[in-house]
Amino acid sequence: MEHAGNQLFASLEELADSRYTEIFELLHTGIALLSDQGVFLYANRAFMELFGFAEDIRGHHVSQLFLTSEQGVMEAIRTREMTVCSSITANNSQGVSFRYPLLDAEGDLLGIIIEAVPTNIDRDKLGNLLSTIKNLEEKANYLEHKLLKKSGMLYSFDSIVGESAVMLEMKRLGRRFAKNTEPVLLSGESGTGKELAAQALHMASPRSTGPFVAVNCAALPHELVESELFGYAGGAFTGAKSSGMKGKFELADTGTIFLDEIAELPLTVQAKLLRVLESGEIQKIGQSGTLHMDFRLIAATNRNLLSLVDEGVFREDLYHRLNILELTIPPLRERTSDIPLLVRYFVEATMGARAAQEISISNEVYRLFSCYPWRGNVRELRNVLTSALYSMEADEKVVSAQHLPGRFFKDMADAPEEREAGWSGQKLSQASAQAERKAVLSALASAKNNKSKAAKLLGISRNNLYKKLRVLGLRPNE
Ligand SMILES: Nc1ncnc2c1ncn2[C@@H]1O[C@H](COP(=O)(O)OP(=O)(O)OP(=O)(O)O)[C@@H](O)[C@H]1O
Repeated sequence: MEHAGNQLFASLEELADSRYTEIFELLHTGIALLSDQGVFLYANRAFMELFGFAEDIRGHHVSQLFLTSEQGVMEAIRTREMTVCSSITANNSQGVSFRYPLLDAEGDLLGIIIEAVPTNIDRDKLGNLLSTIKNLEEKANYLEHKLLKKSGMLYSFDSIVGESAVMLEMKRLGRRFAKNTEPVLLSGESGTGKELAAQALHMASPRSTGPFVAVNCAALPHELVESELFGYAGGAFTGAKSSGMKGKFELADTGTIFLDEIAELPLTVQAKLLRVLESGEIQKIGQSGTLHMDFRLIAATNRNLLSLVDEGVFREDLYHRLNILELTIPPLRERTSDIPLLVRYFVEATMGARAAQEISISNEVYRLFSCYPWRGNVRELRNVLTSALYSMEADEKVVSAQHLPGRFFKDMADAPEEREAGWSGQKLSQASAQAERKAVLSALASAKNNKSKAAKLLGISRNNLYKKLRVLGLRPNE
């Protein structure tokens, strides 16, 4: 269907003006051709009768003639996907219309074909039916999402969201490292997606059919770390299970073990880990023999391991054993071009694909996001968005600054500025703009983004505040 037109006609206008439309006159289904802007080029007799049009409708925009269908046509133009909705004309006739976008061989939009069939169902019933279908679709999306999570689907490099140059380079290097057998050290601030990268490394490796076992070293009490990692033999100590317990390394046999926050391992366990890495053998607590295990280690840290080595809390020999292939996940503030993609991804994950299509994000929010420090990285972005989406009213469709949580503005105002000893190299005008920006953001934070209250706190008029927001690149859209 999509490419049907491009063999015969260079444009829909040409088709509309040709004698081929006579075929449409024979049909009982309403057919209309619209330009890529939503203007009627042609409508057959059935279409005219179905919607009760007496006058020629060519040259009219869809929104002039239909009350509810404009959205569907415009959606098909925007998304280039088929849409279906009930159509109500200005004179109250109705039908169900399918809108097919017609693309040329290069994927450019030629226009839209509407196929309309009459319906005897009354307007309210049809509306209910369509909204039931929409709800069911949303439920199906949600369940699919849950199912994927339950079935333990792991991320791949393709499913990690991010197209910025630094992320593309990270993925390229990751795919190469995945083929290797040496340990990988993932470094990056908290919330950058190190666990996702560890899963992707596993999935891109020849061990992808084996287990992926993740251990958060910071979450394990010191006295339990050793038995969790290496397991114990039956009756090894008081309170131990008589059957003994397999450790995480044993569970990861033929697969990958991911040790998150490796810097938190106690020194005694670090020594044991080094032996395991060098020999590939594990020794369970209370067992004299060793077991050979076939695992690949991926470790992650958000701390500077080298300075921990200097402080004497991380073994230098283990550091060198781990730091053969290092993969760094850049902080979000260094890849702000990924923010719109991540935002769309999280809006969909929160609302479901269908409902997410109706939600848009104001330019002001994007501007704020691009200069926010994102100390909690992608995790923080997800949390800020979730909070904004849940604070919107049911009929609101645009996420604007007023929906952002108060702590967002507070963090923005508190963001440390780069300070140098002596003169900062700033002109007086730059320094005072920075100070003003900070004051304005603090006031907005205290006033929960209420502009009138913030203006009062700053001792300026509301108009003046708007002017300042504009000058500082923070102009709200409302
Ligand atoms: N590129 C991304 N695409 C999609 N989701 C992401 C991305 N990066 C991070 N996330 C999401 O952000 C959250 C934090 O990711 P993850 O746990 O992998 O970070 P981390 O670097 O391991 O954090 P920590 O150091 O605190 O353990 C998760 O919910 C994850 O799904």
